[in-house]
Amino acid sequence: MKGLILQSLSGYYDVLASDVIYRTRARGNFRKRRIIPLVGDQVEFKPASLKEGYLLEIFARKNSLVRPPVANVDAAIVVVSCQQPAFSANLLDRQLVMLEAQKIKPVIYFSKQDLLSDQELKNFTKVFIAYACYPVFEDSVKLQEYLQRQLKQQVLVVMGQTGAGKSTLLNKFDPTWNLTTREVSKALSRGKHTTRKVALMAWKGNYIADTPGFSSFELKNLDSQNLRQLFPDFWPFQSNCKFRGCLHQNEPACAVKAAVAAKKIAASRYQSYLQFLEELQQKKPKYNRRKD
Ligand SMILES: Nc1nc2c(ncn2[C@@H]2O[C@H](COP(=O)(O)OP(=O)(O)OP(=O)(O)O)[C@@H](O)[C@H]2O)c(=O)[nH]1
Ligand SMILES: [Zn+2]
Repeated sequence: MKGLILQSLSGYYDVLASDVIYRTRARGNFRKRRIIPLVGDQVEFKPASLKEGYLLEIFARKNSLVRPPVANVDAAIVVVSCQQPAFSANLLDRQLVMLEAQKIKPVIYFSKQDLLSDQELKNFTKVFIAYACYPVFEDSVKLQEYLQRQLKQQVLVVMGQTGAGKSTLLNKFDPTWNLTTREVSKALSRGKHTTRKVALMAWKGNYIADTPGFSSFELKNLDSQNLRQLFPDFWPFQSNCKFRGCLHQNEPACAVKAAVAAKKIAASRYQSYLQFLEELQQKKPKYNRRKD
């Protein structure tokens, strides 16, 4: 049978096939091939009526995340708190770049606007405008309406900093999920995220995974030459740069820098770009051993 891995828990994989969930285990040959089945994997399996069945094959993945370990992710709700923890453009941009690199559609949700004073909220309009190339929501009902309209049979993850409000948001999606929320101070002071089992929850024709939060985010496996392709707000401009391979760094006649100066690209986005670029340029190149 063919199905979708919905849950992974201590070596067991729960596979959904035609509305029935089958418990399975991975066969030894996966371990030999160093393939670890992931939630979100499309699989072929042999069901068993009394005992658990066996996974036979894992079909090619479109992408896979490490945190959370989920494969074939179509879209991500990036939960960003306006306060507590304080908004960090850098951290948001890191998440967006990583999602772009994996071809996962980001949807941004700004939480905790109720904690902002009128003046602070006014200042935040700049932030919202900076991300106009993405779907941005501050209202959880509108977010749900958008997701229902746009997505069918898709795998979604909810990601964001520790204490950003991921579980609180998901409980609005479906109160019966009853996900535990914690005060931010407690969550942050422990310095670690709570581990939960990895599971996709069915939601209005789609599947959603809650993700443990993080406090820092490293850019991995990215090529400095390709970074500019991961900023969709640069796309309308960068074909006009004088130099074909312009990295928008020190090159003359750079259309992206001009767009930043003309406030068509947010300065904070360009700053993130430059910082990530330098970070990637400073990473030591990896040498692969020749096989001959
Ligand atoms: N005022 C206000 N508080 C919120 C909002 N969303 C979440 N919170 C609070 O923020 C705290 C953290 O929320 P959680 O939903 O547990 O955050 P999380 O992102 O799931 O956190 P981790 O699981 O640790 O990654 C809780 O005390 C929530 O009640 C909001 O929109 N406004
Ligand atoms: Zn340029």
